[in-house]
Amino acid sequence: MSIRNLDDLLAEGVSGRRVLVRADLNVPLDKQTGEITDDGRIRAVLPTLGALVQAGAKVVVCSHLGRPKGEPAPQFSLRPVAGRLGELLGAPVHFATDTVGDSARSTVEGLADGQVALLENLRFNKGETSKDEAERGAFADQLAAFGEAYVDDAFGAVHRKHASVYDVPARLPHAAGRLVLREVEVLSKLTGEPERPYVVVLGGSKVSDKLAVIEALLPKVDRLLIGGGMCFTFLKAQGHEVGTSLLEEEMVETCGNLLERSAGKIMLPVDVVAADAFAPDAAHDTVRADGIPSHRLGLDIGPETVAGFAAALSQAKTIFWNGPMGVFEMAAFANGTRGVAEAITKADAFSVVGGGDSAAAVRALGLDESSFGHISTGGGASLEYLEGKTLPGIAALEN
Ligand SMILES: Nc1ncnc2c1ncn2[C@@H]1O[C@H](COP(=O)(O)OP(=O)(O)O)[C@@H](O)[C@H]1O
Ligand SMILES: O=C(OP(=O)(O)O)[C@H](O)COP(=O)(O)O
Repeated sequence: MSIRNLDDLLAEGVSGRRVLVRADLNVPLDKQTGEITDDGRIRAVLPTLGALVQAGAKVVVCSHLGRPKGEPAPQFSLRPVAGRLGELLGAPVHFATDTVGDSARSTVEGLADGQVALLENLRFNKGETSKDEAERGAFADQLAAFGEAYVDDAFGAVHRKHASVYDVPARLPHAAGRLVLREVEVLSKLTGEPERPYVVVLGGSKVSDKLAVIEALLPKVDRLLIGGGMCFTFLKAQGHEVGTSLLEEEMVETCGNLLERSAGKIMLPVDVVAADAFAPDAAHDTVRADGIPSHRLGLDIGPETVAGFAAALSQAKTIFWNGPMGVFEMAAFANGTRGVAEAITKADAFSVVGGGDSAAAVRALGLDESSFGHISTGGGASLEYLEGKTLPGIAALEN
C-alpha cells in the first residue's frame, strides 16, 4: 500500500501550519449523566496528536459522535470529549460549538503553534454523510479550509464514504496517522492465509451493516458464531418467535439463504436471556432460543450457548470478534459477553477484538487487554477490511 504517513508530513515540517485531523472520537456516553464511560478511542489518537503538537502544528481535530441526523442534537455534543482530550494531552483543547460556522472559524484562527482545537460533531451537518456528491463536496470545502494538510487517524470510520473521510483528502495534502497505520498493519495479517481454524464471533446492535458483511466473510472462515442483537434475525429465519428482540425484518430472507449456504459453519444461540424490558432491573429468565415469549426481548446469550461458543473458540488458531454478545452495559446481561471474551483469552490463538463497544466491554469487564493479540478501534471498519473491500478512507489516502 502506498500511502503517505504522518512521518512524511512531519519531515516536511508542520510548525505553524494548520493540520486538520479526522479522528474517531465516537466514545460511549452514560445515558443518564452524559459522562464518557470508556475513553479508549481518545487515547488511541494521542500518538498522532502528540507528534503534531510537539512539531508545533496548529491541530484542528474533527470527529463524529453517535448518529445524529444532520442537525445539532445536544446529547451528541463532543464537548465532554474536548475536556477529556485536554486532560490526556495535558493542555486545554479549544472547543468550537459548531463544525464549520463562526465558532469554528474563530477557534481555528485563534490557535497558537502547538495548540489543539476540537470542532463540534461533524454529523450535525447534512453534508457529512450525504449521498449527494455536491452536498458532500460543499461541506468538504468548508472543512478543508481549516487545514493546510489533512491527517486521517479515524480508523473506526474509514469504511464510511463521508465528507471528512473521503472528500477532504482530495482537497488537501494528506497522510495516514499512527493509529490507521497500526490497525492496517495488524489486520492485514488476517486477510492473507490466517492459521486455521479461523473463527469469527459477531454480535452487537448494528445489525443491517454487519449482515451485509457475513456473506463475504463466510467462505473465508471455518466457524461463524452469532450472538448479540445480530442473532434474532437468524432465529426468525429459522421460523422461531423472537418476541420484541432487535430484528431486521427485511433481512430475514437473506439470513435464511445464508444459513442454507453456510455448510453448517454458522452457530446460533441455543438459549437466550429474555427480559420484560430494555432496562437494568427488568425481570428476566433464560429460555430456549426457539421459545422466546412474545412479550419479551433477548438481551444476552444463555449459559449453554456460551459453553458451545467457548468449545468452538478453544479449537481456534485465529479469532476475530466484533460486537458484544448482549447488553453488557447492564450487569444482568453481561455474562454472555464475559464468557465469550474469557474463552477468547484462553484459546491458543491469534485474536483480534474490533469495535468501539467490544473494546469498551473488554475494559469494562476488567479483562486483561494484553491477553488479546490486538484490540481494534473499529468494528464495522475492521470487518469490511477483512472482507477485502477497498475502504473509502484508505483509498482516499492512496490517491
Ligand atoms: N441482544 C441485544 N439487544 C440489543 N442491543 C444489544 C444486544 N446485544 C448487544 N447489544 C448492544 O450492542 C451494542 C454494540 O453494538 P455495535 O456498535 O454493533 O458494536 P461495536 O461498537 O463493538 O462494533 C452495545 O451497546 C450492546 O448493548
Ligand atoms: O463506532 C463506530 O463503529 P463500530 O461500532 O463498528 O466500531 C465508528 O465510530 C463508526 O460509526 P458509524 O457506524 O455510526 O459510522
